[in-house]
Amino acid sequence: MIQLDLQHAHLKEDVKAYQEQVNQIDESLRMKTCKGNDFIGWMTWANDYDKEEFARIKTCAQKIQNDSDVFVVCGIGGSYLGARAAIEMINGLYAQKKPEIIFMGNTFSSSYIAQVMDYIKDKEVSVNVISKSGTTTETSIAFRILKQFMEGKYGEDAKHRIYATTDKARGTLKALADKEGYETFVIPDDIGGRFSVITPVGLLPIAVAGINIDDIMKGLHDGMGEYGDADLDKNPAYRYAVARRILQNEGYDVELFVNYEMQMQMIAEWWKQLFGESEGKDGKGILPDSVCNSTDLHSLGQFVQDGKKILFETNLYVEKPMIDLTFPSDDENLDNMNYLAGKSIDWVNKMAAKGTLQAHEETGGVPNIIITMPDMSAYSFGNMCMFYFKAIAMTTLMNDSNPFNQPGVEVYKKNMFKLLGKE
Ligand SMILES: O=P(O)(O)OC[C@H]1O[C@H](O)[C@H](O)[C@@H](O)[C@@H]1O
Repeated sequence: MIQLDLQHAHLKEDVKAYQEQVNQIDESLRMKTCKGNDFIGWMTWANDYDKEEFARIKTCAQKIQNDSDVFVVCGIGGSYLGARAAIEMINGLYAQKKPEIIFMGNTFSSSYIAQVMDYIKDKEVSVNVISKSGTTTETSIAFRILKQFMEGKYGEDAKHRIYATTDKARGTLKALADKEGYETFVIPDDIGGRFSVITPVGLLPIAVAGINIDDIMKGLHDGMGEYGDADLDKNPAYRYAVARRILQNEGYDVELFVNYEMQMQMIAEWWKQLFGESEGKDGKGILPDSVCNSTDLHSLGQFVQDGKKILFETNLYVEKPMIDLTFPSDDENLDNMNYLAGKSIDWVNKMAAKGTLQAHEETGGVPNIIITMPDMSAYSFGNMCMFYFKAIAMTTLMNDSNPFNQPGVEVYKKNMFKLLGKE
């Protein structure tokens, strides 16, 4: 279970003063009467998910592991970030597992697309094209190139190496997959893209990466209970949601997601979409930004400490590292580092976090929220999803916005389509 510490946030209002509002919003989520009420399938997904399809994900993952050097996952936004975030967090950044997972369909950069195509050309490849709408342009461009490559390489057999994850009935991708005879997986109608890592969108790539997806579902399921109470004393996700609103009332318009693990950087990217698209609308919302420390203490650290007071930090601490190392002793001690000999490097990391917290809080006057997760396991990933889902739903509804749409994203697309000459 995730722990929340608000002691370093120095809130000027009492979180409990919001209990009545939280009760009402919680009720509206449960009764499905809130704004965006047709997109709250994630709340009970850990019970409701299609067990037959879940078994099929595992079977396909095994086939892909056996017959592929590379698994290309083609998608963007919610159809990309969650899977990558989970795989990197759970497996680490240099997992020597087969197949290697590569992401495409997340850019118009021809340089990137060409590099991937060159890298995979002599390897055994399987492809997972993922799009809820089935019409996303980045994904469609990459997938046409991949499809032609796969057909050239495997002929008729290409269709046994292409997996499509999309809406159950609508969209160009669904029609194409049916026509070509691809194995397909369904993105449920009532779960939006940025909540979809817990559906086949995330689960197939995650399973192909050799991660136990039962553990993810168990963490998610336990999270339903752990973050399911309307009582603010019993629900850390709702306390976090309220604390954000209080901090914004105090004038903090930026939330900096802080972590100390390199393999969590994509979690920050996933969180940015989840929070930014959910809350940034109607002229309201907190801008989500992120740093990975101590790396970024040597860049953005200066601004956080001394710059304009526009931000608060939300630290995501991990109690237990994936692997710990002991710092070695050296007879000559030319680098004067022997004072750390025999110490755990994770302990050094934690002391850096502690010292930073003190510096930012006490000297810099920056409010700090602390979220602690036990480890970087599959179970903890599933559990963390429920924590953040509940938090963003509550905090956005407190702003009287719909947490589950993203109307603002369409504006650039319209302009782009006009420039591209799309009918
Ligand atoms: O899954 P897709 O329909 O291809 O959508 C991929 C992404 O693109 C859109 O523009 C939305 O802003 C995102 O919320 C979505 O996750």
